Amino acid sequence: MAVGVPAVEATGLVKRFGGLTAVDQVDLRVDVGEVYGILGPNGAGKTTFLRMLFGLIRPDAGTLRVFGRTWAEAGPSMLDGVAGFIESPRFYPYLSGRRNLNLLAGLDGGGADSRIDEVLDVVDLAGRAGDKVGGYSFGMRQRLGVAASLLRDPRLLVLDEPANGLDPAGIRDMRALVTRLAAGGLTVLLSSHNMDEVEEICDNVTIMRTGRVVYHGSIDQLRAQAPDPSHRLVTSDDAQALRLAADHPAVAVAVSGHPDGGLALRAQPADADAYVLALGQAGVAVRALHLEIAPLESLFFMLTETDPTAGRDVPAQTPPDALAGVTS
Ligand SMILES: Nc1ncnc2c1ncn2[C@@H]1O[C@H](COP(=O)(O)OP(=O)(O)OP(=O)(O)O)[C@@H](O)[C@H]1O
Repeated sequence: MAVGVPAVEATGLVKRFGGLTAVDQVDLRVDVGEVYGILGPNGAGKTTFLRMLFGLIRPDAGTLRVFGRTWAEAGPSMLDGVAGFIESPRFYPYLSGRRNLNLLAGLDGGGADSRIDEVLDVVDLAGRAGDKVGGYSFGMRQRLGVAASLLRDPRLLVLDEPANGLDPAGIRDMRALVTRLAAGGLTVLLSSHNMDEVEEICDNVTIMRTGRVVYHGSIDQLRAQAPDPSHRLVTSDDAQALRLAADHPAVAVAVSGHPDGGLALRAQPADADAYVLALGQAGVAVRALHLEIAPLESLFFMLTETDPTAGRDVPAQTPPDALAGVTS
């Protein structure tokens, strides 16, 4: 159990926009030194939470502490040691990356100017620092946004969907950057709607749906609670494959809803192996076996898919009983 003052601590946080409760009784704790993910589909309330954290909007109820201090106690100095951006960072496109950082460093003061080379290096933009930002790729602009944040030498870096809109190479670079920064001791709080991203780089996660927390816990706990992987199986004789599944209680096989037919196979890898070998021994050829939904992704959908008939005020869908750490 972590000790000490948390980087971020929210208790019973609420934000309403008219009749809509965008953040509803959210409790969350980010300890110093961790990479923490707020995960949720569109409209879950992630950005609203981060906007409250940056003091851009005020909560209607609850408490939000950053390094132990609330806005009421500390005013804007609550954000001392905090940097980051909401949605996408903005720069002057007709100026170079370096010149943009110069201007920002001038606003920040405190010797930030002397850190420009260092932060450009950290985000892998040293070689392109003299080029106009208008010619940067989206990923380069996101990385320049991180560089601008690092100029402030933060203790907490807050990133809103940092990989959003990036191509696979940009996503890889952004993930590597966050991992490097975290390894250097920086606390990172990021929002995402992508389970893969959160799984890869975060230690702990809060999953939100329509403003409410539906899961709190470590990625390891989440992995342990995820359902069996789901595969699409195509065989030379699906009817026989279905009959043989009855001898393998650890696998669940059903006719798939896939437009090209085939079977849906849900099982742990070792059980799926045993079943596939049995198919071969029975003369049923396996023509294709694809992982359709990774276990964590499947859990994410279970936790966050909205009942289309439900309004926002309906309590969160009850998650599987086995999910420790789940809140509703
Ligand atoms: N300024 C606002 N006025 C009215 N409603 C708002 C405002 N900001 C957010 N909302 C609503 O609050 C809910 C949560 O929005 P928010 O942007 O926090 O979600 P999100 O999880 O960040 O989703 P996304 O990934 O789509 O940005 C949404 O229903 C959104 O329409």
